Amino acid sequence: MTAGARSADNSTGQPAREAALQLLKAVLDRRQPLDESLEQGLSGLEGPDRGFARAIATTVLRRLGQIDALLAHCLDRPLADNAARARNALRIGIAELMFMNVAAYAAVNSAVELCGREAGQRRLVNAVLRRLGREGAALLAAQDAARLNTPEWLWQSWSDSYGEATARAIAEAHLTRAPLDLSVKAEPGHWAERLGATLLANGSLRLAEFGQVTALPGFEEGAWWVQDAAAALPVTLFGNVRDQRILDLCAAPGGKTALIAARGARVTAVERNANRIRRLNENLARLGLTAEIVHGDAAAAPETGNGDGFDGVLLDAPCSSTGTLRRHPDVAWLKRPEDVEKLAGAQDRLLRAAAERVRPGGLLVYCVCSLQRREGEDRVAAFLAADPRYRREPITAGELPGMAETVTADGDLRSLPCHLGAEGGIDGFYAARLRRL
Ligand SMILES: C[S@@+](CC[C@H](N)C(=O)[O-])C[C@H]1O[C@@H](n2cnc3c(N)ncnc32)[C@H](O)[C@@H]1O
Repeated sequence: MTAGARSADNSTGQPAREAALQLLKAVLDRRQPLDESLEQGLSGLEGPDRGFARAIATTVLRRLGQIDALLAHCLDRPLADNAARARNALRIGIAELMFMNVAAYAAVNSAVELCGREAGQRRLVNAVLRRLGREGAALLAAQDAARLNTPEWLWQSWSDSYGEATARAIAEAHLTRAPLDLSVKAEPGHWAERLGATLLANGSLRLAEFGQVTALPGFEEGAWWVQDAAAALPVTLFGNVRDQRILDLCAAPGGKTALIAARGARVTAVERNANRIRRLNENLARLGLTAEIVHGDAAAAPETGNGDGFDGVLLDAPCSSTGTLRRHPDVAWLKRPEDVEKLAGAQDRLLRAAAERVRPGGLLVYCVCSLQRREGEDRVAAFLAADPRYRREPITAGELPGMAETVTADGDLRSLPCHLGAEGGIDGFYAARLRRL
């Protein structure tokens, strides 16, 4: 049974619904990322209720545009500003009723309880949800889900960058929960079999259905780590890194550090955020992998011992993360166009600094988990125009077996959530490989 189905046949799970309401408040009212709100938001809940609370919050955020359109359809006038609790209770009720297979009586009654004691608001929540119980299916069928669940500025920027049909395919991919992808230290075939996973062409393992990740075989012994298949690709662009010195900038929580270390390189990993360094250390310790870890600004990264530069530098720059909406639907509602502009400035600064740490003849790989060209193609074009020491080293389709659709005409990597559709999609990533002359 999935976490979302737990309370489908009864009206228990009210603590989980209260927790989901608080999570929505944190994301939509206080603009906190969902991941950062989960630890506090789910504390005090038992295992299945934790899953149910998370499933409700994620479903509301994934379908927010559709849910708010259904709500608007049922209201004569917009809800008052002081009806924030009722609004979120309604969103949760609609999510359960329309998208989570929760029995209608349970979805309606629990939302009425959730909205508070004010009689008028209880009547309103009851009336809206009962009406949607009758008319919701037809209203839903007439909705443009991909468009409604995508903020307008994102829709426009993806249409401008990739064309409208691809923008729609991207938005459609966001409607479905992403599978679980794992990177393995070694023996991918063996672990695919042990886990009942699909082995993707790039060596990542994929599980469509999964429970608690830490309970899966191989977690305790550090055989694998969670990493979207697309996130594993930038490291591949260095080719064989055995015994090379690789500088990994903006490294935590360490998915790429682990991959570089597992492939036999000597890694120096730089990260600015102390809490995230802790996670990086924990992850490497579990995996039995080593790296030199430096706490500090990537723009002031250390040099190699004799100052001759690293064989390779990876810059996984901080970005808007709009390539990860399948896994983090809150990002769609948290990020704004001005964030992208601000991030572009930081990306330029970090790229210039990273370029100083590459030895002549070495490689610089720049990547972001963003669908925005402003953070990807445009940053690399500006860098190459300004630094004559570097040339793009085009990626060939043969280097990324089974993923040729992610290679652009310029020889960059540009994965989209609609790529590898038959296998369950991949995150949106951009990466460019640059050679220092
Ligand atoms: C996209 S995440 C990195 C993901 C990581 N490379 C992985 O594969 O697991 C970006 C990271 O950059 C860090 N960061 C942001 N600005 C930084 C800076 N100026 N110097 C060092 N780290 C920075 C953030 O704290 C965050 O952990």
